[in-house]
Amino acid sequence: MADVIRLEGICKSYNVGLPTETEVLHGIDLALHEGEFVALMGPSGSGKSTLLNIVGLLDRPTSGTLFINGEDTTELGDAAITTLRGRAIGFVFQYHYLISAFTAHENVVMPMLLDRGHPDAAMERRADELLDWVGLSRWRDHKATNISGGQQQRVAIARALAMDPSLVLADEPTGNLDSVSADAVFELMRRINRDRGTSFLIVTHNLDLAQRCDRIVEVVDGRISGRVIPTLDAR
Ligand SMILES: Nc1ncnc2c1ncn2[C@@H]1O[C@H](COP(=O)(O)OP(=O)(O)OP(=O)(O)O)[C@@H](O)[C@H]1O
Repeated sequence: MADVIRLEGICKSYNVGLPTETEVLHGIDLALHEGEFVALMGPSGSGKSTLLNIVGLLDRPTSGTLFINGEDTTELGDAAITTLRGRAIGFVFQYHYLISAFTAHENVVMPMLLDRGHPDAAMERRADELLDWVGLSRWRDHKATNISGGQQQRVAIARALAMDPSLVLADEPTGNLDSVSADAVFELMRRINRDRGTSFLIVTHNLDLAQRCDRIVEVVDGRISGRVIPTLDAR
């Protein structure tokens, strides 16, 4: 099975004003296969968000190689990185980052509009399909501020799917939600994964949810721990 992402020896250092740089990721090797649904766990400060930002092409590694859908990203310039990020990767964060003055529908249209530069009927239809998919057709024309936290996160998921990415990266997507909404958002991501084959890499502190993923990867002190944490839902 092809890899949607492959990391080889990824290191990341930050310059925090000390005489030497501080390394927070120390040679990460990791592959995610097409269609996998993987949880990324680990203590606070272990490097999970840093790793997710690198995989999502929001930040560059200090050294090492990142392949996205088999393409080596090391030598890509900023414009190519931006295009690849927009087309191959969807993002869901703990906070939904919807544009509050826009409706649910307009928020889902936005990534397609940014990619193509002008509106068209196809993107309007696709946004409607995606809102239907996440069960929010009724809320299509509601402003993003006028729907519940769980619904906002479902709009954010629909928006993440707008460009039909092969991979969705989610950084504590259920962290702000009550347990019922968290469960619904998690199950929605699971259904998208099963029905559309979209791969997911999900940072979570919630072991119950992580155990419903295909696999749990643990980061400790900037390294993959290698510890096998059993899942309930392994296929
Ligand atoms: N921009 C930055 N500049 C300097 N240090 C940073 C920067 N971003 C992260 N770090 C440091 O890198 C380390 C890893 O941070 P990171 O946010 O990746 O951890 P995390 O595992 O996601 O933590 P949490 O679970 O609390 O979100 C921490 O020591 C953090 O202080």
